[in-house]
Amino acid sequence: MAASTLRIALVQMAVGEVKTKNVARAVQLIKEAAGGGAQMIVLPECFNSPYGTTHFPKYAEDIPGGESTVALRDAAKKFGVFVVGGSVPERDGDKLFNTCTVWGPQGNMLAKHRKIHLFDINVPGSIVFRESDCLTAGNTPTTFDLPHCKIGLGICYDMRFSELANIYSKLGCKLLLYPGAFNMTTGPAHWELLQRARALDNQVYVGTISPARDTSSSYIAWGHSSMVSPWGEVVSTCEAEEAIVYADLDMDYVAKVRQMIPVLTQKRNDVYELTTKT
Ligand SMILES: NC(=O)CC(=O)C(=O)O
Repeated sequence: MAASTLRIALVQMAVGEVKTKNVARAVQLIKEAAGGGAQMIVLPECFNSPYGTTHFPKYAEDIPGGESTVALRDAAKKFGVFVVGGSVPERDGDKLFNTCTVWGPQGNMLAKHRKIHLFDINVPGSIVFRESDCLTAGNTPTTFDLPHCKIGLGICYDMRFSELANIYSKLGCKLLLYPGAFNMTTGPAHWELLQRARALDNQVYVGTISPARDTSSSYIAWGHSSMVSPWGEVVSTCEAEEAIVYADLDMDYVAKVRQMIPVLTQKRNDVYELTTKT
């Protein structure tokens, strides 16, 4: 494989009620994906806990130090891969966050992203959800570097905010990752559309990573973990059940798309400008 190519695995894992089983399953799937040649393995949002405000306090842990992130650290080191740990509910003092950690092959923590945009929605007759009832929002965009490229992180609802993706592209990211758990209302309507929009606007690869669908759960995840190219095409995907989605990302292709349609260098910063505050 060329040095500019990154083999990534998006792990759409089944998440149940028992935290230790969820963590063990994540480690098993990391092992399987590493065996499939993946250099970076990404887990879904809330991989150690069912998704829901009643569950978050019960499953929350300190980061680092809690059992879930220790397991990710050890798995990254044991299998010699980069691990993007979807998210877990994080406890910090009396606050809870929805947090993603990233681990390098030496077991070093490369990044920690706290979900910036909390999922507070009301679609009458379909779904009401208020993460802010129990979670606190993060305030910081998060990037980390692989030998292949810079990567920007968002969690689920963060994908709806184009400004965050624009900032990542401005910072030089060529891949954006969104562990996420859309549902049976917003999933079919918006999941792929948003992912392709973020990819096309910023001429980056965009990966989404969902838990597998569990129809017995109070919050039913849409699934369909996918990778979209900088041209806006879905290059790898799956349906709703547990799956590992592999994709070989070609960083030369990112440069090629940006050269053919150079929107990133044609921005009119004399007319408008995007800035970060943290
Ligand atoms: N669960 C989320 O954070 C977001 C989501 O389901 C949606 O935006 O739709």
